[in-house]
Amino acid sequence: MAGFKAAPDATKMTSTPTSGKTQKRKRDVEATTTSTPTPTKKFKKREIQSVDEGSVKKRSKLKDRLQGEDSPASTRKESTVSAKRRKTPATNSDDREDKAGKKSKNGKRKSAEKNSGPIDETASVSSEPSSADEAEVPAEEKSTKNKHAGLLSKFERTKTAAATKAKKAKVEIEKPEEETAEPVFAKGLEPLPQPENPEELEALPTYSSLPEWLANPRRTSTKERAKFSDLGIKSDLLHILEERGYKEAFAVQSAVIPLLLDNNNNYHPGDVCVSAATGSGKTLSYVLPLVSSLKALPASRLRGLIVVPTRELVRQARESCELLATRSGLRIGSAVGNVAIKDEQKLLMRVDQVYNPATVAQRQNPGLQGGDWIDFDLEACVNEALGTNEYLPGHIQRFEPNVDILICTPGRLVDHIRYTKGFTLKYLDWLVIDEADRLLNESFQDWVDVVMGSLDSRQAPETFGPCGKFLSDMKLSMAAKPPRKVILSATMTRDISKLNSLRLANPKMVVVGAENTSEATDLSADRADASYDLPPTLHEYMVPVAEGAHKPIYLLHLLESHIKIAAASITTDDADSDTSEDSDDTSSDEDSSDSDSSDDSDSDSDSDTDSSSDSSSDSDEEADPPAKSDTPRSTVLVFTKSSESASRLARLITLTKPSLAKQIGVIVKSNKSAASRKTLSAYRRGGISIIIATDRASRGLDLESLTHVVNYDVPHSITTYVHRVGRTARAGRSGSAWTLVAHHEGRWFSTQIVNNLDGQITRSSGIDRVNVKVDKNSTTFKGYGAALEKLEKEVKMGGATKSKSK
Ligand SMILES: Nc1ncnc2c1ncn2[C@@H]1O[C@H](COP(=O)(O)OP(=O)(O)OP(=O)(O)O)[C@@H](O)[C@H]1O
Repeated sequence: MAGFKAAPDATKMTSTPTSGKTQKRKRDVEATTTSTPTPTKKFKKREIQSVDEGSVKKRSKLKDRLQGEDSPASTRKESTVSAKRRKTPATNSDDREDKAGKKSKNGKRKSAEKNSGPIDETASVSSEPSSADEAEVPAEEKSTKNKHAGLLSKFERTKTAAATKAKKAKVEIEKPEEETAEPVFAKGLEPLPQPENPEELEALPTYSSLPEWLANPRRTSTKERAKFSDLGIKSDLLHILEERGYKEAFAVQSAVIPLLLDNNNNYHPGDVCVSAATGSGKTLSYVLPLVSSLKALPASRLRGLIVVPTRELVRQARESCELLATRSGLRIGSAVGNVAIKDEQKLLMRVDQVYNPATVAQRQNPGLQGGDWIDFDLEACVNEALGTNEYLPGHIQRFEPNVDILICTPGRLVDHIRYTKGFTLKYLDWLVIDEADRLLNESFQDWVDVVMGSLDSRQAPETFGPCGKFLSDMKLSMAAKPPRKVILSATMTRDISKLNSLRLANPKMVVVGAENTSEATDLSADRADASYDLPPTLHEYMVPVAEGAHKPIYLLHLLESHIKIAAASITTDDADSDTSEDSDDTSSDEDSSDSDSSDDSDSDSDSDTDSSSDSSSDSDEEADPPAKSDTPRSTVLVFTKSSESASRLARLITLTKPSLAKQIGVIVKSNKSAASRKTLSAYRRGGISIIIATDRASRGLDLESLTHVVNYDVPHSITTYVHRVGRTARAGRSGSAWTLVAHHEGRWFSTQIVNNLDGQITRSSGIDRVNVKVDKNSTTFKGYGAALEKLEKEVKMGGATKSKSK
């Protein structure tokens, strides 16, 4: 049979008379020859299959032998094997696997044996048929060899298993997470279709949270005019007004003066708040009634107090008061921060001798008790001991303000209330707060609280003299009439909390505005800031600046081409030398201002004539006064954002256009008021026509016949813009306001000022756009470049000099 011949080994194997173990190993060897050396399930299956085939053949052989063909020994052996084999197909798959496992183990052992020696698989197969040789190897040696090979193969297996495991783990780690994370789909959670948002209607409040007097002010048109004589003004004052050239009362004066002149002694006629445009004549509207209502007394008493934010305004208000009080005998005083308080006390206060034997007797009592220390005056004590006091017997010293009207800044007012002996507001009839929004917005040493506290002290029984004390002892209280308060601004606040801090009594609000803007200026809208009127004679222009660095050139172009500033007719060479002199002058002015300031304090009343030291230097500036012509001279006030920018710009213009050098003055925030005073007086005399200033000059400053305002730097708020441009177009005169707008300033300027989105500005016409082209080949441009270099050197030199002097 060919089939049997093809597999002779198997038959040989089964017929070899060896032990069971040897037989098993031989079977394994056979298996390894027919399959891959690695024991796998497939291999096991195949092995089982081949074994089964063998057993079927053997079973048929056994059948044949049972029929008497084979020997009994071989039959017995075959039966043993077949018994084992017979079991195999009957077992379940697990058993089959177990068996296969065992077989594969043996197979592995065999393969390990092969690996341990240089015997390849084919060699082992070829050696198989010589089962006789194998039988010759001692059984013990063989089992030891197998044991070692098994151990080695086990070790090898463990090693490969560990390596595979590590490799698997690595692959698992490297696997991206998204492979495991299944995507989540929102099913049934789609957003529900929504209805379109309803159109938002701006609901107008049906009521106002403002009090009635603020919600419904008294309105007056700017066109309203009245005769001063019809307003109940005394003849002597009418005469002064006429002399001054004031023919008729402006709108604000026509509305406010009658209200304030109603000053009945029996009741409080009510406080007045005034909102009117810049340059509309608000100063006169309160100074006239104030001066008119006060009568000169043998001994002055402080009855009128005017509070303004800056020294320049103190001087201005004082001038107005002095003008109207010329023949009244009223004493006017001022208090500003640049003078030593001691000097000011000497000017403002007087010492009266009052007969008061009780106090004298008390003072002669040597022991000081409790509260006596509070009133203890060391100077008086020393004078008394030295006998230098020139008191009448039984008299004491009493300090009293020696002015009827005091104009002051809030900070210095607080100083006097706190530190000046005898300074009192107990006789106050008028309290005027000009530029009120600014004064209420800033603390100024809590001036409102201090002033209100001082006014409260008026209710003390001592205020009413011996009668007051007597009535107080009888538990009968007396109340002093509160002073009449007048609150004014061109940008009046409607912030009720701020206005309440002034404790207004029965107040009225007077608003002066254009006729057709009553809706725009609707004060019933609950806004802290109302609409602000610009003067109707004001023309506004906007000049876009392509490159911020070239702003000075734009300004020069404006000055020359549009504003038409008359330059002094000096040659360039002269101008150069003049420029340096001028700068020296400026510094010397600044230096000398400290000494000037003491002069100021001595001569507060003659603030215009006090600058005798200035006049010598001014006389140089007046060497080239502008030639008189029929057309009014052009004058300009340029606003910058800081003192430093103002000084630098002034120098830059001087260097670039030396012909303008003598036309320029500077007003900056500084303790040295002499410099700005000098600038203002030079302007008034016609010596200069360009003033470069910070916002210090934006409020209240009344520069006579100023024709132009230039916002070199865009203002930081709407109110600042209103006050700045309001320095021109005053008292019905025409004026122009120019704003240089660089790229980064454009957005705010166009929304808030040009388009007036908040509706806070009320103007009679729009803002015109003026395009200026900078010619880079022009002499001005080249001169500007050279001026910048020169300025840089000057700054470096200045720094070096400063560090040297340190
Ligand atoms: N009745 C009048 N006739 C002519 N000129 C007047 C009259 N009243 C005031 N003036 C002049 O108008 C100018 C502006 O007045 P004033 O300074 O009082 O304005 P203002 O309303 O206080 O301005 P601001 O809000 O800027 O302080 C002054 O030069 C003043 O002399």
